[in-house]
Formats: sequence, structure tokens, C-alpha cells
Amino acid sequence: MIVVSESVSVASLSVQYGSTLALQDVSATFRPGTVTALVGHNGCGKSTLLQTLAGIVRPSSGTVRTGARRVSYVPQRSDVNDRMALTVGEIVAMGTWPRRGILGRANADDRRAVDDAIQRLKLTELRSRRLSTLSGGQRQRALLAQAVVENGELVLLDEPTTGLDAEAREIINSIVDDEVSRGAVVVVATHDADDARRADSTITLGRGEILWVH
Ligand SMILES: Nc1ncnc2c1ncn2[C@@H]1O[C@H](COP(=O)(O)OP(=O)(O)OP(=O)(O)O)[C@@H](O)[C@H]1O
Repeated sequence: MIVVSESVSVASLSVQYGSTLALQDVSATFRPGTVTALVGHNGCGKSTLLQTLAGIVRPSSGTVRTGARRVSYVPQRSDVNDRMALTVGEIVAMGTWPRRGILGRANADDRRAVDDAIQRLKLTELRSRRLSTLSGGQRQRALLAQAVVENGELVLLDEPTTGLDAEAREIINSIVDDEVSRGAVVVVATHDADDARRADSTITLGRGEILWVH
């Protein structure tokens, strides 16, 4: 159950990588129980905004307010190291680490959360397979299952449905709906027109600046 009711926001946010200004004076609000889609051309700053909300990238100026939220961030699957000798089950179980620490013992609730996420993302048959042996859609479902176990109040998804077939997209969309129903703030970077249509609001970025909000 989500209890954080205030919105997540960024104000006058700028992010610079060396001489590249990836975000410029971006201000936006993300409300609990809603999905916001970030859209725009390649390189317009979508991933940078997600990573700044996740606390991975530090702003050059401006503020990020996420409240006391647990953050679940799922990067673009092409950015995930697939040489890790980890099985789907192990990847999903890593979602319990924020609660118990890497060395902590998993309790019955942790095991139940992992089993539940594996079932909801239809990964039961793939549980013992290594990430490197999975298709793109299977890999995306495994990464999302880890985020589901984390049970974050701010859920950041980078191109979760890009290149996936209708069945995988349906599974992922139903998880996004569930996250929204439990009151999470969900932000999705996407090139997919359907994802943008499904969202409660859409922020269009162009060269690091907000062009439109609707
Ligand atoms: N680690 C980095 N170091 C230097 N420049 C970077 C880095 N990450 C991103 N950039 C640059 O910042 C700008 C914004 O990139 P970002 O990845 O946020 O865009 P994006 O909208 O997510 O793109 P895509 O749709 O291709 O995923 C681009 O010009 C990119 O080249």
C-alpha cells in the first residue's frame, strides 16, 4: 500500500554531460496513481530525466523532489549487462535487496513476493534460465519483475515495450496498470504511440527542453 501522497517534481532542472546540455530548465510534476509518458526524438533527454529522478545522474542545477519514496528504475534492456551469470529467478530476487540488504536472509514475505512477480510476468518456465539466453521480450519481463518485487513508490521505466510483440506488451501494460492502481508515480520513456496514448499525461521533449505537456 502506497502512503506517499505528495507529487514528485523537478524544477528548473538542467543536466550537462561535459559540453552536452542534455536537459535545460525542465520543470514538471508527476502525480501519484498516474502514468506520465516521456516522448521525443532520440537524444532529446528522456533517459537523462529518468536517471535524474532515479538519483543516478546528478543535476547541474535545479531541484528534484521525490519525497521519501523507494525508487524502482528499469533501464533500457540494451543497457543491461547480459554477461552476468545470473538466472531469471536470481535477477527477480535482487528486487528484495533494498528491503533486506545484499547479505540479509530472505524471509517468507520476500520469497512470496518473488514467486508472485515471476507468476504475474509469466516467467515460471524461464526461472532457471540465464538472462543471456533470453529473447528481448523475456528479458524485459525479467527486469520488470525485479522492479515489481522492489515495490517502489516511484517507478521509472525506460522504453519497456520497444520492439516487443503484442503479448509481451499486454503483460507489461497490465503491470503498469497495477502499479498505478496501488498509487505509484509511474514515468515511462517511450517511442511507442500506444504507450503515450495510454498515459495520463505526456511530456514531449526536444533537445533537452519541454516542448509540450498534455
Ligand atoms: N553518459 C553520457 N555522457 C555524455 N553524453 C551523454 C550521456 N548520456 C546521454 N548523453 C547525451 O545526452 C543527450 C540526451 O541523451 P538521452 O539518452 O537522455 O536521450 P534519450 O531521449 O533517452 O534518447 P533515446 O531515445 O535514444 O534513448 C544526448 O545528446 C546524449 O548523447
